Amino acid sequence: METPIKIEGPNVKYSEKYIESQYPYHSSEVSLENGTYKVKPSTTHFTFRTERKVPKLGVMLVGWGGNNGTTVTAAVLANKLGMTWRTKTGVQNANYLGSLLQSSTVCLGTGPQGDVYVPFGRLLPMVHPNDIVFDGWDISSMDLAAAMERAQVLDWSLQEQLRPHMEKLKPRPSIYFPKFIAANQEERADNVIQGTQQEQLEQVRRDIRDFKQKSGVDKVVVLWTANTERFCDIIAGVHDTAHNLLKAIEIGAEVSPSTLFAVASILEGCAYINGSPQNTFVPGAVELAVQRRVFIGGDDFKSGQTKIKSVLVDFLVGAGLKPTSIVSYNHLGNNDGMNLSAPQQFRSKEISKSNVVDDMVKSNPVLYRPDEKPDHCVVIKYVPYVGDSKRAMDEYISEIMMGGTNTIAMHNTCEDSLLASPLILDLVILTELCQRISFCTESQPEFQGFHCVLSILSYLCKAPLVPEGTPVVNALFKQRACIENTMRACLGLPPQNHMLLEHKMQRSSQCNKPGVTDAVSKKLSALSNGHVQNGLVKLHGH
Ligand SMILES: NC(=O)c1ccc[n+]([C@@H]2O[C@H](COP(=O)([O-])OP(=O)(O)OC[C@H]3O[C@@H](n4cnc5c(N)ncnc54)[C@H](O)[C@@H]3O)[C@@H](O)[C@H]2O)c1
Ligand SMILES: O=P([O-])([O-])O[C@@H]1[C@@H](O)[C@H](O)[C@@H](O)[C@H](O)[C@@H]1O
Repeated sequence: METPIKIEGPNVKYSEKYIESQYPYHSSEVSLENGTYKVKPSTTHFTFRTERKVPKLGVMLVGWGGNNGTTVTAAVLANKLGMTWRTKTGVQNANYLGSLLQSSTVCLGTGPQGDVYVPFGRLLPMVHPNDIVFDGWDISSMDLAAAMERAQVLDWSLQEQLRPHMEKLKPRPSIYFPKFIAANQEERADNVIQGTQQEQLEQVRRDIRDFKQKSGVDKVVVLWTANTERFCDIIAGVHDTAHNLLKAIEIGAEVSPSTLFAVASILEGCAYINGSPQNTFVPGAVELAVQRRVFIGGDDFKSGQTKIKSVLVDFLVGAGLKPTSIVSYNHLGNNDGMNLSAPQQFRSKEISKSNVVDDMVKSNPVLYRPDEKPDHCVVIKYVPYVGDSKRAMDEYISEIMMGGTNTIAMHNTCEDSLLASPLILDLVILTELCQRISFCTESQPEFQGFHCVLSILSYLCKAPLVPEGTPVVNALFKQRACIENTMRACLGLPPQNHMLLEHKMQRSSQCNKPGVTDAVSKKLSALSNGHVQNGLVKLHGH
């Protein structure tokens, strides 16, 4: 049984329906006046409300029969049913490793035994992945047991246990426009909705309603984990406004399948997340989401090579070392890799993988001139033999002091789908949580929700979708801190600042306790390089 968490004090109130918190949000406004930076700190008093009732969540995956779709579905079933299976190294238990919410922790504070850490997902009432109900679409008619076998991701002994459950799951026919994905995908496409774009849109909307009605879920989140599409040319009068986009769909002007799914989801009031790099969220789709108050998020799961990049470059630049060349090569042999072997689909991925260092480079004008950035090369090759086991090889060259250079080379092998699947769970669970959070301020007393472009999801995405005119943050630990501190704010807790001032005071706070005088020598232990050094510490020269 998990230990309940209850925040004490005047900043948080628990009612039957809400957790309500008072949160002073501190920020600073900077202006350059006569060659001087003027910094003006300010505080905005927020009231946060989080609905405590966790809904039954349905998740509809576009591309359900793919490596990610089958793997995430299988993983949830295996966890829910408590499956174990034999491998050549022993017995394996189902788990959610790689999920921020299920398998990472946050520090609540300090107790008698030191810092107290709890699973991230325990901070606020959230959907548990075991309770998610899956459905979805695929252009391949293969049932999920056969598709799981085709994916070649999970151990055979686990697949055998899962088959009776997975074979009952059949992807709904989907929207398929061959020109948007690689021609090598055509042979899979035997499960396609017929009719005009408008008719296909309406069918997807019926599918969502049908799933909701038959499954009894309280709400649905739709997530694209289908193949990477080529970028869609943004045409004025077609993709630029919500009205024009809906008209364009009606008359059959070029709209991508992923955008059609986004429009269908938004019109059904369902949040829509893009796990691939294409520009699904054309301006008209964003405007429609804002008009309908529906969350959208993406783009492109940040699962492995790019995730490491958003840590390593942040470390280098933050340490005052200057990355000057970044080469990211990888090869993989799954169907994603085959689709990406086509130039237009690769280009979508190259863009999302290449922009991930921009914010970190721009953060350090000591290292880089305004127009300067590291060489950055992205290569992806399709090598069938390696299957889902993606090989990533990276080389980072940085300038260091006095003309020196530092070269970091790394090799990273992983089953790509086992890195992406936990992110799919985090994306849909975090999105659903954000749907239950509202807030107001003294100047805006009417409660409101987050902006429909859910930028808090950026930790999970290579190319974060953010509200127009707002900053794009790729540095991984800034992104993580944003999620943690937002949840802490919902509990009336201050942001994590890692200052540990209580342990850096010359006069230990214990000396202020009754009966302990300055003259008293206290036996204090100190850690030096991790070794406890016991010794008498003379206070004030005695
Ligand atoms: N680590 C990762 O696996 C990772 C990381 C980041 C992004 N991605 C992206 O996630 C997506 C899925 O990756 P994957 O490894 O599962 O790929 P996959 O090729 O195994 O699965 C994609 C599935 O989508 C189906 N599909 C294609 N077009 C469709 C359409 N219009 N409607 C419905 N289904 C359609 C295909 O039949 C296939 O079953 C890709 O775009 C990939 O680039 C994957
Ligand atoms: O690991 P990561 O860089 O975040 O993301 C992966 C890329 O490295 C890989 O090239 C691509 O095929 C996968 O779809 C995924 O995008």
